[in-house]
Amino acid sequence: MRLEGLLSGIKISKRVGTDVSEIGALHFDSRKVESGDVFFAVPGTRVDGHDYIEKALEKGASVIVLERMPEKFKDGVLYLKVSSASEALGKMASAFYGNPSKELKLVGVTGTNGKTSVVTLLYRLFSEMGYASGMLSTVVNKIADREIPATHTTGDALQINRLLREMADSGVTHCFMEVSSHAIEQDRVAGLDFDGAVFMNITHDHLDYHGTFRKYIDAKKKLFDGLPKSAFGLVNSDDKRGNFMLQNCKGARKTFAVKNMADFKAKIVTLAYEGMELDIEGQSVWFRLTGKFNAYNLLAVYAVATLLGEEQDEALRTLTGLKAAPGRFEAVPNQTGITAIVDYAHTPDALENVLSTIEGLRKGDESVLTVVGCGGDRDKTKRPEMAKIAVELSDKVILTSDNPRSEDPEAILADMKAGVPKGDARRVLSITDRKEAIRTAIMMAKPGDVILVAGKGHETYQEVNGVRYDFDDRKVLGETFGES
Ligand SMILES: CC(=O)N[C@H]1[C@@H](OP(=O)(O)OP(=O)(O)OC[C@H]2O[C@@H](n3ccc(=O)[nH]c3=O)[C@H](O)[C@@H]2O)O[C@H](CO)[C@@H](O)[C@@H]1O[C@H](C)C(=O)N[C@@H](C)C(=O)N[C@H](CCC(=O)O)C(=O)O
Ligand SMILES: Nc1ncnc2c1ncn2[C@@H]1O[C@H](COP(=O)(O)OP(=O)(O)OP(=O)(O)O)[C@@H](O)[C@H]1O
Ligand SMILES: N[C@H](CCC[C@H](N)C(=O)O)C(=O)O
Ligand SMILES: [Mg+2]
Repeated sequence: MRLEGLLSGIKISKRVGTDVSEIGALHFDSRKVESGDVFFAVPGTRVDGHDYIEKALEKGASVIVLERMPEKFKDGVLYLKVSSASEALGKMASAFYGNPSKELKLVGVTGTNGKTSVVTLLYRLFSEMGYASGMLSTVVNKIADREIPATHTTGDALQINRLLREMADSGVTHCFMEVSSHAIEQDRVAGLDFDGAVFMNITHDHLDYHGTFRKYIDAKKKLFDGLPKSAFGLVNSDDKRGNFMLQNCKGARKTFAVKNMADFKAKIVTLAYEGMELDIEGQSVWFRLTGKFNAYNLLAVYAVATLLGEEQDEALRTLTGLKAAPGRFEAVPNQTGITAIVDYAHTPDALENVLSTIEGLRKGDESVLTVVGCGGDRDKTKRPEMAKIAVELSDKVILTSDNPRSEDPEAILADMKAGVPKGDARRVLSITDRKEAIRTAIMMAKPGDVILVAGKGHETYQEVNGVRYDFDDRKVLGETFGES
């Protein structure tokens, strides 16, 4: 591959060393470099890629893209100084793979909650409508019917572009991708040519990474600031920050809402566990998803289909047949008369939404039992908030482990317990072992009651000290029901 072809649009402030015309691959991890490759020195959260330039050179890198020039230069190597190595990586990764995002319709979805739900619905909708579609999501990546395991909500720039290239080459015409705030901040999406971007909401999460809520909001806004004129920016105008996201958007500015004025409007007519009836632009339609949060998700999907030029009636008709993404308000069938729901709520807002939905579906004196934990090595400040919400909106709560990662599970539980109001402590149990916690909830429940197991949704593992053990809330519930 010719190096010069990858440099258009990259502002190089200093160029030192030997000119290189041909390069091998691009890498931001020195351990993967081979002879003739380009190494990007990216400052990270744990270490600084500049400290690995020597290692990359030992492995044969012939071009180094960096933010600070070294004191010594190696012969035969080209050093390119840029203001942001991660941004250069994003753009050069796109160019390296022949700008695949220009060859298909690409829509990015951001927001604290609802990204997986929306991209999964979009992928399924467009597939059902006859398009070869692709999806990049937390749960799985899809190239038409082929599944590729997902490691992140949004992969790194090289991974994204490699997958988009495979999509374009295999005839995929539409791709729907989740865009996490980490990905925007780290420029993983810097070189992509979006046809549209969607903002769902922004609530408390990831303050460990962004530092302040303001910085978290600004990170999300960058996605809309970078849209080209030909794209659309679609935002939830019921969210306080919805319109702010569009402030500097050069594309078509579009809104959706349940409460406020918007270009796309929906109203909830009836709610049930099995689904809900929505009034969308004067048409009453029954969907297989439930809860107000899903009204936003369905409306966003309908709006995207419309903005991409699809026939509205056909889109609505097809949407009515679709199911939710795995682990999102997923009922676990059983013979006991207990309603068991697994949901990926891992933020205070998501937990509140799911529990309010259950509250709204309550018929009489049935109890709501919530089993919930919080992940280790993630935002600690959401822990007491999540416990408080669980206690406020449930009759009984069992606090348990999620993915402790490198943290002591007891310490995570202690952080959660700090949010339980004193007078409510007797309604709260603490059982560190998640399996035991789920079993206890089933033992405590009587027919008619509702058990919500929150936090892990589709996950099929529990991560403890770097090891992922098999664990699936849905399986544990199903097996325990089978024993009783
Ligand atoms: C906090 C975070 O986002 N970290 C991501 C980041 O790594 P980092 O900044 O910690 O990297 P680092 O370890 O400090 O290293 C800095 C640089 O030195 C390089 N290096 C390092 C060691 C070495 O020997 N040689 C070398 O070249 C690294 O490759 C890197 O380029 O860049 C890496 C490469 O893209 C990511 O894999 C990594 O994701 C970690 C594993 C992670 O857990 N990320 C989570 C928090 C995340 O991204 N989550 C969001 C979803 C959030 C949501 O729910 O919305 C996601 O999109 O998945
Ligand atoms: N539009 C929404 N608004 C608020 N909460 C939602 C919405 N959609 C889903 N939720 C809740 O948030 C949880 C996570 O939803 P989803 O997986 O779609 O979000 P996500 O943004 O992809 O999350 P992640 O950041 O982990 O990728 C769901 O299980 C549900 O409890
Ligand atoms: N994408 C989310 C996943 C959280 C899922 C939850 N089960 C946990 O482990 O905290 C994050 O990186 O914060
Ligand atoms: Mg997701």
